[in-house]
Amino acid sequence: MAFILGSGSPRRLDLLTQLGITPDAVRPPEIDEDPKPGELPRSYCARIAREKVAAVEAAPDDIVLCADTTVALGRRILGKPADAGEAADFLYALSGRRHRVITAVAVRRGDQVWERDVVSQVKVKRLSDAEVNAYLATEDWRGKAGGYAIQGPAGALIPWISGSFTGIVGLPLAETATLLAAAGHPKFRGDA
Ligand SMILES: Cc1cn([C@H]2C[C@H](O)[C@@H](COP(=O)(O)OP(=O)(O)OP(=O)(O)O)O2)c(=O)[nH]c1=O
Repeated sequence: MAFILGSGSPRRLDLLTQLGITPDAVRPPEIDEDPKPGELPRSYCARIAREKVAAVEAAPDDIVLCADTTVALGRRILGKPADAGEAADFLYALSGRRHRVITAVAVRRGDQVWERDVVSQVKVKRLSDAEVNAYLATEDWRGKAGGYAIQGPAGALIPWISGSFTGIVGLPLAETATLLAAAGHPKFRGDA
């Protein structure tokens, strides 16, 4: 059995390390991440995690783990900003309100797939222009869903969350451990 992380996200690799797991291979999947017309954030996120895990090449006994993190403002999906202008739009949209961060995790072994999604709530303080500009200047928004990362300087802009901190960062650890146990990962079988 090899354990394969199907993700190019350094956050997910770090979070797995927190569980004491080092993947035998890292294989980021290539899939189309565009939402379908009218698709709601939670079903979108679960679909993308499933598509990612189906796209990773693995031997029948290997365990593959993929995840997707989606920032949802009501029915609106905020993806990764293309540039600083879009990141600014996202930050102003999130300013002074609560939004949801969904992370869906999918684990596959052979033909079997186990999946979970975790929905957290995040409140962003009311942001001044100076705060938005200072945050954009950190460049930490790049490659992050919704245009921020709670584990970086944006932590100063987030007074309240409810749910799973590790889920917001990109991999909810309690649920991930449960899925890996279900798939028979030796670390979580309970007899290790
Ligand atoms: C909201 C939020 C997102 N993120 C990151 C986690 C994910 O890397 C990214 C969401 O994009 P994803 O599409 O979930 O993941 P990815 O493209 O980075 O990696 P891969 O598909 O190969 O697994 O946003 C944070 O790091 N902190 C946060 O607070």
